[in-house]
Amino acid sequence: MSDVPSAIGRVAEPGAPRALPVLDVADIAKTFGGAKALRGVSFSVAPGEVHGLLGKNGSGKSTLVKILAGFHAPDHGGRLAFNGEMVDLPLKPGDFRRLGMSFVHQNLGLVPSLTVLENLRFAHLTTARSGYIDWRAERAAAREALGRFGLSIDTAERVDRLSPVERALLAIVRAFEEIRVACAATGKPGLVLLDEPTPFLPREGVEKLFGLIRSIAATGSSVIFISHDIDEVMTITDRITVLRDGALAGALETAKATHEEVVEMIVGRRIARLGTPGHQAAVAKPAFLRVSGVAGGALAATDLVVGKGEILGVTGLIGSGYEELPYLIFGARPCRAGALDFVDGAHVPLAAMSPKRALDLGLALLPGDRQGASGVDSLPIVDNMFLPDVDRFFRFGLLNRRAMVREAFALGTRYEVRPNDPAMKLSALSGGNAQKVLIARWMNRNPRLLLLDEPTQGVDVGTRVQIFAALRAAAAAGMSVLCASSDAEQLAEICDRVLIFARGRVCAEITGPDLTKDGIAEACYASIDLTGRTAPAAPALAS
Ligand SMILES: Nc1ncnc2c1ncn2[C@@H]1O[C@H](COP(=O)(O)OP(=O)(O)OP(=O)(O)O)[C@@H](O)[C@H]1O
Repeated sequence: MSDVPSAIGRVAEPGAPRALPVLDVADIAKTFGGAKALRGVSFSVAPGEVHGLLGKNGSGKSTLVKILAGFHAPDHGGRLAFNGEMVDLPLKPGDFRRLGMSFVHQNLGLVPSLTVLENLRFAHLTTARSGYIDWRAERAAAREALGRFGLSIDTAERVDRLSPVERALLAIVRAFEEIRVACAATGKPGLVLLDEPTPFLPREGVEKLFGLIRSIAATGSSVIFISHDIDEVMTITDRITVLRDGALAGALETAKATHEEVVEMIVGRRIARLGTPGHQAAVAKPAFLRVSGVAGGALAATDLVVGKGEILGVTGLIGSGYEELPYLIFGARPCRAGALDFVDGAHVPLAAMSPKRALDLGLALLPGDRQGASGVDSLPIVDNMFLPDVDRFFRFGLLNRRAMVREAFALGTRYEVRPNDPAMKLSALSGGNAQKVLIARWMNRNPRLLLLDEPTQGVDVGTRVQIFAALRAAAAAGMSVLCASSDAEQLAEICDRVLIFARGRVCAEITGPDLTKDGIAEACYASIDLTGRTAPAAPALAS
């Protein structure tokens, strides 16, 4: 690369790109009300570079992305150059497309009521000069785009009928396609911004995504990758920029940095990883709940036992059925067969299970789909925290709102919700802080069994440790936990035992010294033999 200074004339920081940057921003600031979300951030992205943008929940990453998308106007004084061209701020809606930027936002930005085809070709269809649409050609183009990335989603399917994984992959393919088309038109590199694209993706989906990212970078276009998964960031990025409290905390060349250095730059202090729990002791815990013959969705007649005070992990490859288990047990999705037997003698056929019954039995469910099924974006934090047990705050027919707010503030302090303002709408919180509110809601009810689906998606590395510690403390006090997750590191850190699923059944059980991130990942892959068939199911679990 030639030694070309940054387009806006700043002195390049050590390790900064020497070729003309694709993106070069300086002094970007943003204030919401009185609160500063960004405080004069500057950084640049080289052509063909995969650039990690990291920081704790609420550090300003999404705000920066939304400024580049023209969604937020920055405060006065910031500068932006794209491929050497100075661009006026604020960007106008749609400017990003002309420049050659595309985005995958945390909420994916798809229109649920439209089809895969309409979502994929949205930009093309809405900007086409002619009023005539050749649907046959559009279908062919959409199939070709999906096929280029090895996907075979039905183009006529409505997006709200796709699985979360398919939705995430569709949004990512759309962003990559937009760049491909824009670059062909301008002859210049483009930029794809991926704002936490991986929480919904199981391991093989992440590997597919990394393949796509590498192929885009190989054409000279650049990628900004935002994630809380440090291992993923270390795997896929060339350089890393870290934000802390809206300001630049530092920049690193990935190949020269260690995991610990990156974490320290994010958090601002050294934090120790949690050790593995006492696996041997945990296996001996007495049974709290026996699940027999649960069948529904991709799950086929599965038996398992959850111990009292046990944290049981369930995982597997895409479509193996483990991800359905929390919803089936909670009565949130229809079951074909199966029953629950509790330690106190209660017997509940799953066909008769409903969320109301589950709550009465002392169960709680934290769904993975934060925006769709878990929280209500338009309601304040306080209401989101106490939606399931608002009755508790009624006295003589009157709602004691002041007590609710007081308790919400105390919970927000315990779970480090930032900003800790119970009156603030959930939608104004960063993604990770919204997840903390929802975790606080269910932990605060002190359930007998807490069912979790990807509990720490979007949660930063420091808070993750706190949530794990809170889960362990609750389990030590007798709460049972069933955690469905594709995050092997998370399972290894918190679980006493992990069940691996394949083709709708339990095919392996991991405990003791094998309960490591690599051990879990290997067991997932070992569940498929070389002919692509899944391994036979393991014998029934002992209680
Ligand atoms: N529309 C808004 N109104 C008020 N405050 C906002 C709004 N959007 C963001 N903020 C605030 O700006 C700060 C930065 O939020 P941002 O979403 O950029 O964080 P983030 O780094 O992307 O976090 P996360 O990792 O949790 O997604 C937070 O304090 C957030 O509450």
